[in-house]
Amino acid sequence: MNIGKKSVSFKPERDIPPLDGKVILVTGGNIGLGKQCVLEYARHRPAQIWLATRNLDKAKAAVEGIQKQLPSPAPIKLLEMDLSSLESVKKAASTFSAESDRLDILMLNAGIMAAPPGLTKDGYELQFGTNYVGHALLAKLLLPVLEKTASGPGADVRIIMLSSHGHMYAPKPEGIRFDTLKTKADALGPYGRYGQSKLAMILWVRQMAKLYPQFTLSSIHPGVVRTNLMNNATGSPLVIRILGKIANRVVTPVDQGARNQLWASVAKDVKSGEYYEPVGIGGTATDHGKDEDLAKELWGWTEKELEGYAT
Ligand SMILES: NC(=O)c1ccc[n+]([C@@H]2O[C@H](COP(=O)([O-])OP(=O)(O)OC[C@H]3O[C@@H](n4cnc5c(N)ncnc54)[C@H](O)[C@@H]3O)[C@@H](O)[C@H]2O)c1
Repeated sequence: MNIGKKSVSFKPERDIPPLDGKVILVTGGNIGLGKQCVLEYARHRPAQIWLATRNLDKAKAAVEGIQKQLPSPAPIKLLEMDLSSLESVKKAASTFSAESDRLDILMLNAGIMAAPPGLTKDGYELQFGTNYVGHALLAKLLLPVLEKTASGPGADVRIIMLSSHGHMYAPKPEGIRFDTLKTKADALGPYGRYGQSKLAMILWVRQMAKLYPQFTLSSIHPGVVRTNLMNNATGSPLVIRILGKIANRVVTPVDQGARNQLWASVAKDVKSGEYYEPVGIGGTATDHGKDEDLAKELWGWTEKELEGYAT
C-alpha cells in the first residue's frame, strides 16, 4: 500500500482542462466509477463521449441523470458492448470506428469482482475474460483510430485500465497461472481469479506502453469505493451483506474514488506504463506487477489468443 506517500491533490472541476474537440470512450459508464467519469468529462465539454454498456436501458437512464446535472446537454452516445463476448466487443469496436475518426481517452473501466466460477462466451475464465481479455481486444481493435489520433497536432492519447490493489491476490508464486485462464475449475478461488485478472491489466499496460510510446498508458487502483462492485461477489450472502454494510460506512464515495482515473486521463506527470494507487502515487504494484518478463509472456499469450481479430 501507499502508506506514508502523499496523494496528488486533484479536483476534477478545477484540474480537468477544457476537453474541446476530444473524443472519449468509457466502458461500464452507466454506473459507479465509470458513470462518475462520464459526468466529470461532460462538465468539460468534449466533442463526444461514448458510454459503452451491456445494458442500454440502464445506460439511457444513467445518461438522463447525468444530463440533469449539466447546464446544457452534453454529447453522450451509447455503445452496446458485452465484454464477456468477443463478438460483441468486435461489433462495438466497428460501430465506434465507423462513426468516429478520433479517440483521445480510452477508459477501460468496466469490471466484475469475485464472480462465481464461470466462463465467458469464448471460454475464458469469467473474470479474466471480462476484465482483461475483452478490454485487450477492444484496445487492439481501436488501435488504428488511436494511432491516427496520436499522429495529429497537439495529440495526447490516454489509455487507462482500472486495475485494483486486489492484484496482490494473484496466485503465488506464478502471478499468472496460464493453466487456469480457460477453465471453470476454480483452482484460485474468487479473489485469486479477480487478482489474476487485475494483475493482467497492470502487465498489459506496462508492455503496451513499451510498444506504443505515442500513447500515455496507466493502470490504477481507485481506492475502496462505494459502488455496486460487491453486489455480484460470491460467498456467504450474510457475510457479503455485513461486509457491504461496513464498507458503505468506511469506504470512499464515488466522486472521490473517480479522481485517480480522471487524473490518469489528463495529468501531465503520468508516467506511461505505471500503476498508480490513489491518487497519482506510482511504484506501488507488487513484484509481479513490475515483472517485465511476465508482462512480455502475457502479451504473447494475448496476441495469440486474439490473432483472429484483425485491427
Ligand atoms: N469500487 C471499488 O472499490 C474498486 C476497487 C478496485 C478496483 N475497482 C475497479 O473499478 C472498476 C469499476 O468498478 P465499480 O466499482 O464502478 O463497479 P460497478 O459494479 O459499479 O461498475 C462496474 C461496471 O462494469 C460493467 N460490466 C460488468 N460486466 C460487464 C460486461 N460483461 N460487459 C460490459 N460491462 C460490464 C457494469 O455494467 C458496470 O457498468 C472495475 O474494473 C473494478 O474492478 C473498483
